[in-house]
Amino acid sequence: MADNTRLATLADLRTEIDALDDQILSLLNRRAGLARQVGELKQQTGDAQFWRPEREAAVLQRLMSANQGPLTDEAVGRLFREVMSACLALEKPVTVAYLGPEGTFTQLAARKHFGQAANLQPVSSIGEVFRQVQASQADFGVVPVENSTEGSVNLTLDHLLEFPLRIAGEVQLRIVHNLVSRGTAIKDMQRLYVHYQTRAQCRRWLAEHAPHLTLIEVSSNAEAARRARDEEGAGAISTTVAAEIYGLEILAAGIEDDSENTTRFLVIGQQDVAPMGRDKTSLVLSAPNRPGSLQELIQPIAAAGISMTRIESRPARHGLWQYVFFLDLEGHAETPELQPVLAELEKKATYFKLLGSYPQAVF
Ligand SMILES: O=C(O)C(=O)C[C@]1(C(=O)O)C=C[C@@H](O)C=C1
Repeated sequence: MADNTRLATLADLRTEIDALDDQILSLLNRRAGLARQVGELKQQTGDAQFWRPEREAAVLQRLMSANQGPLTDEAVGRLFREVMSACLALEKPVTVAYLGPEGTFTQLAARKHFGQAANLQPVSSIGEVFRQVQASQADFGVVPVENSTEGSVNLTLDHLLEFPLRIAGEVQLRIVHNLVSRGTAIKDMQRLYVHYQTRAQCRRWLAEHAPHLTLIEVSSNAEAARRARDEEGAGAISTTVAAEIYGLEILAAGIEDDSENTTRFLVIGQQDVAPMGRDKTSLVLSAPNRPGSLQELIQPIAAAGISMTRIESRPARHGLWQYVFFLDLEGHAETPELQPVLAELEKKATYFKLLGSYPQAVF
């Protein structure tokens, strides 16, 4: 123990830290041993679901609520996410396909949700993420679904409709955009590579600071960085991680118009997720094509006191002016509150598809 009657020296404090680290190490390994036993038990009982998002969310939520500081709740969340990621790797390593290349926000979201021990696989399109998960080439996939400034990622919605997969989780990520180049100042640039969603999120900044640049749209923020590395007179808007990967300089940081700019990502898989108490349910439905029918169709949701956190329409792709509606509801499909409401929606809708129930993002 450091002596409180005098100011502790650096050496004293470090000795104390070393002693605590020994204890933490021993506890972590005891925990890992138990997780390994859990893995063996699952194997013996033929339970193929090693990754348990509902359990991980419950563990994080409990510890973050119990946290007394000085660590922030988010720091506690991140640390324990890594602990569980390493423990899960002892049971069975998971493979996660994400919208690449390396350095995209989707990669950051996948890491935030699955931790460092997961095996992340970059793929070239949102459709390819869905295909790999369906073909069991990846256990799970991570795709962007909506941005707080720009709205829905329509391709993801269309694939959710098309593929027989389940949503197994959501990840929220603060999106920070940077203007990067291999050293070229903004005034000396001619071209700027930018992803179309990013362009929309930085519209005001671009109009003010870079009106002379020709904007060239590319398929991802990381691809933008790659092009800026390879071409003279070019710049890009990109993530800090991609700037690092491609050896670029950050000329202006945080250029997004909205300082709260956040993207929501979905985890897709083949498994149903059990309830944990703070869940969300996503579904798609169609209403008969007559006035007031949607309002009538979704009326049981409000009547049951269930909160609808999102409604988004997309063309149904068959029939002129026919729409499907994507709904997010609070609660889990297997609970007595939601079950009868979903049954009623399914009965009345001209089309109904449950996309999955999953834990709400914890941090
Ligand atoms: O509780 C389980 O089912 C475990 O496998 C253990 C554990 C953990 O480390 O706490 C590990 C991985 C799962 O995703 C959830 C939790």
